[in-house]
Amino acid sequence: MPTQNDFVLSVEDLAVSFDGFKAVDDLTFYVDKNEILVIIGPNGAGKTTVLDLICGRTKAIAGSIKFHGEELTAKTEHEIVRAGVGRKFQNPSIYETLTVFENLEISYPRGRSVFGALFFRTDAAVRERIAEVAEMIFLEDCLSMRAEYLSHGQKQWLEIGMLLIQDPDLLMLDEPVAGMSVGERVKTAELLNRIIRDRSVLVIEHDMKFVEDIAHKVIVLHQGKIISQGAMAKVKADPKVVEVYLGH
Ligand SMILES: Nc1ncnc2c1ncn2[C@@H]1O[C@H](COP(=O)(O)OP(=O)(O)OP(=O)(O)O)[C@@H](O)[C@H]1O
Repeated sequence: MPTQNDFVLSVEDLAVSFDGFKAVDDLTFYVDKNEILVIIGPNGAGKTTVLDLICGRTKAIAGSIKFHGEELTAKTEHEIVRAGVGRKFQNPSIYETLTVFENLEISYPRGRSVFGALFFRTDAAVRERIAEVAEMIFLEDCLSMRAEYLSHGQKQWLEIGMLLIQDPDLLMLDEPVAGMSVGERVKTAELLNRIIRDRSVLVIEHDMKFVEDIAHKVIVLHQGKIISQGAMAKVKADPKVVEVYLGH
């Protein structure tokens, strides 16, 4: 019998308020292994706040967030990253003057020892992992290119690569295709499908065509609460969703 602990992520009864305003209210949802879960909803619905709560940037006032059965709400942001949760923000935070290779190398986890960090060298295992990730993010032919010369979409993929190199079990992406060309969106959908072969992905997105392409499950947030969830086809036809979001 599967239990709640079989989920990669279990969010239960989660709440946070800012100056008395409940930005997230009594929120419960689960993310399965190999699943792409997309959170949609109007501006101010609480989507970004949910990611902030999961990665420890914002502290909950109630509820629990379990990652592989382990409670995250009491952990620091660093501990949550080390536990295996990676998050990409909207604006890429790559090093523009470094090459693609160097950006990936700098993100490679160096172990906990001080010596590991100081005397880190590019050995075969690191190079192999960088090559693997570069291929996954469509940048295998750009390894020696400085990141500033990449297209907007390639920069977004590089940042995803910088998270993948740390091998997170859960990857959270905030509007990954914003500003991308149609071709880049198609490739990003392919990238997410590659990523979830070994992990789970939680995405916030406003581009409904992209959501239809990638989502296994959709959650619709409105005023900090879930108003609808399930397959995109079902959610899209839900009158409540049309009223507060899709009809606008
Ligand atoms: N640190 C904070 N302090 C005070 N209020 C906040 C804070 N973070 C978010 N809020 C408020 O909480 C509500 C939810 O914001 P949030 O950014 O999570 O919405 P969102 O669904 O991500 O919106 P968008 O689609 O515009 O990004 C908003 O009313 C916002 O102003």
